[in-house]
Parts: sequence; C-alpha cells; structure tokens
Amino acid sequence: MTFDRIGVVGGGAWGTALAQTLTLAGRDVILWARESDVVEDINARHVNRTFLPGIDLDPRLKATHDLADLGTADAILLVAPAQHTRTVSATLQPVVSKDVPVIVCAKGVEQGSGQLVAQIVSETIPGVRLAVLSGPSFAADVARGFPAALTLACRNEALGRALAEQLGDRQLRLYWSDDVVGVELGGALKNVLAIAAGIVDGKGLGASAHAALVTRGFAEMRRLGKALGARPETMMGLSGFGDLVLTAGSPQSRNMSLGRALGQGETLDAVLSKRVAVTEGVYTAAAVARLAAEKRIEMPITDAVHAILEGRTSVDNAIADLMKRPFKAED
Ligand SMILES: NC(=O)C1=CN([C@@H]2O[C@H](COP(=O)(O)OP(=O)(O)OC[C@H]3O[C@@H](n4cnc5c(N)ncnc54)[C@H](OP(=O)(O)O)[C@@H]3O)[C@@H](O)[C@H]2O)C=CC1
Ligand SMILES: O=C(CO)COP(=O)(O)O
Repeated sequence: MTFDRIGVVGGGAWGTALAQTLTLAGRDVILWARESDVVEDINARHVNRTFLPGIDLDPRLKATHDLADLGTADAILLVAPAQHTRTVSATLQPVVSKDVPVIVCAKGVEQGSGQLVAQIVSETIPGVRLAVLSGPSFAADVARGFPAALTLACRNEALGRALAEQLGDRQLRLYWSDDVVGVELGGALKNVLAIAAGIVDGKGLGASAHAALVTRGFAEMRRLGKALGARPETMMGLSGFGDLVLTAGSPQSRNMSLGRALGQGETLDAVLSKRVAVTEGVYTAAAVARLAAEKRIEMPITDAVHAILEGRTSVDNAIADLMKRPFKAED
C-alpha cells in the first residue's frame, strides 16, 4: 500500500493545513474546495486568505473546484465540517474507487441523525475503507510546521499502520489505533466542553473553576464513550484527553473563544455573525445532549451548554444549576 497522491476534500483551515503538511512531506496533493475564491487563492497566490490567513502555502499544492480531479488519489482526506459531510461525501461517492481509503478529519456529531462523521461516510459511500484522524492540532500550528501528535484510527490494523507511517512525518507524529468510535468521539465531545470552558473564562470565574469544569467534562466524555463502546484508554489519549486539554485551554480554539464571548455577555448570533470559520461544538451540543438523554447518560455540562446555546437558560443560571446538583461520589 503506497499513498503518494493525496486528495483533500475541504478548503477550510484544517484541510489546507493538512494539504500543506503533506505537500511539504513530498506527497502529490490536490485539494478540493467549494468556493472558487479559495481555489484561485491557493493556485494563483499560494495562500488561503479566507480560512488560513497569514500562512504561505507550498506552490506545489494544487486546488480544484472539480471533485472528479481527486479520482486518481491513493487516499482521500475528508475535511468538510460535520454538518456538511453527508452532502459532500455523497458527491464524492462516484469518485472514490473501492480500494481508496477515506480518512475522516472532521470533529462532530450530525444533528439530524446523531451519527459520528465516519458513520455518515460509511452510509454514503458503501464499502468504503475508512479511517479517522483526530487529536490536538490547531490548523495554524500544523501549517506552520510546529510539532504535533495525532491518532489515526482504522479497524483494519494493517491499513491504519500504513496510513500512519506514510501520512506522518517529522512534524506530524501519527499513532495508530483500531478504536474508530473512541477516536472520533473524543474530538466531537471536546468541542462542546471547550465552549463551557470558554464561558468559565469569559465570566472570570478563575483557574480553579476552569480545572473543575475540564475534569468533570472529561468524566462526561468517558461516560458517553463507555456507553458507545469506546475504549477507556482511547479517551485518555491524544484524541480524547489531549484534544480536550488543547481546546479547552486556549482561546486559539474557535469553540473556546465562542464560549468566552458568551461568558462576557455576547449573544450566540452576534458571535457567529462575526466569523466565517465553523464552530463545531455549537451544532454537536444539541446532538450529544439528545444522544445522552436517549442512552440515560448523565452529561450535565453538555446539557448546560446546549441550554445556553438554545437560549433556554442564562450563563449565570446554568452555572448555579451545576453547582447546586446533589453531592455524589466522584466517578
Ligand atoms: N481548524 C482546526 O484547527 C481544526 C479543525 N478540525 C475540524 O476540521 C473540520 C473542518 O474545519 P476547518 O477546516 O477548520 O473549517 P473552517 O472553519 O476553516 O472553514 C469552513 C469550512 O466549511 C466548508 N463549508 C462551509 N459551508 C459548506 C457547505 N455548505 N458544504 C460543504 N462545506 C462547507 C468550507 O468549505 P469551502 O472552502 O469549500 O467553502 C470550509 O472548508 C471541522 O470538523 C473541524 O472541527 C480538526 C482539527 C483542527
Ligand atoms: O480541533 C481543534 C484542535 O484540535 C480545533 O479546535 P477549534 O475548532 O475549537 O478551533
């Protein structure tokens, strides 16, 4: 198995950063973007001013507006946001031949179905060879060549290992795993908890409250993970604990910074109207709250974020409600 030609679907920050890293590592990369401005920017000026401003891209990286151009790729990275994955992967389906692995790089749960992205892709591209790439990684850091470590999950161990060995390089260290659900779930859930951590910061509630929130948020991730068949050690790893620490700990995160703005009294509409970038936790919160209710898993922080985002409660009331829950044994 050799993965020399890589197709990247999605011209946002993460798709562009991954495309840049793989190009610098000597792969032949073609990136599909929906917007012609992004395609033109990458091909003519070697930048993506819309989604990854301030970073010079390698001139060897080529972008296209035509998904069919990815037909000769040895592997495809799917980096469209979670809520758009179903549409994008249905369009991609005729282009993907049955041997070509599709690596899911988005982090979220679909609102209508409650499905993780890999589940959506296996429905829209039947028989697809699936993998998931997830872990702590801000696109701008990776695009600048800063060191990062991620997990690549695939049920087929030989394929997962080959992908990790060939897509990783000295800047991007890839560990492999066969726990696809666990790796995906960590990345999706941490976005919601990063909003909560941002709210705590925005309200100026202090580092102790922040630590409590992140730790109890992690307990929610482990609980839902267990119910959905994720391995506990996966939740402890890069794609779970690692990504929670990164995203909940830095305002560089879109989810964390959105939470901060909410904590400082801005409305959700006001925050969203100022950004072009996707804030996955906003959409995943509702899907996870529903999933947790169906499975009777206690996720009070996730529920609180969901209620704040829907305008059913205020930040102050949500915090008060969390603090007045009955005392219990730590789990
Ligand atoms: N940014 C980061 O640091 C990281 C992001 N991720 C994940 O990667 C995924 C993509 O995020 P990111 O690259 O940051 O996105 P950005 O916020 O940078 O860009 C938005 C993306 O959404 C796409 N888009 C918008 N509307 C539609 C639509 N209707 N149909 C299809 N695509 C649409 C845009 O595509 P187009 O250009 O074609 O318009 C663009 O690729 C998310 O799930 C995110 O959680 C994971 C790790 C790191
Ligand atoms: O997934 C990410 C880091 O691992 C990016 O997080 P944000 O989408 O919150 O910026």
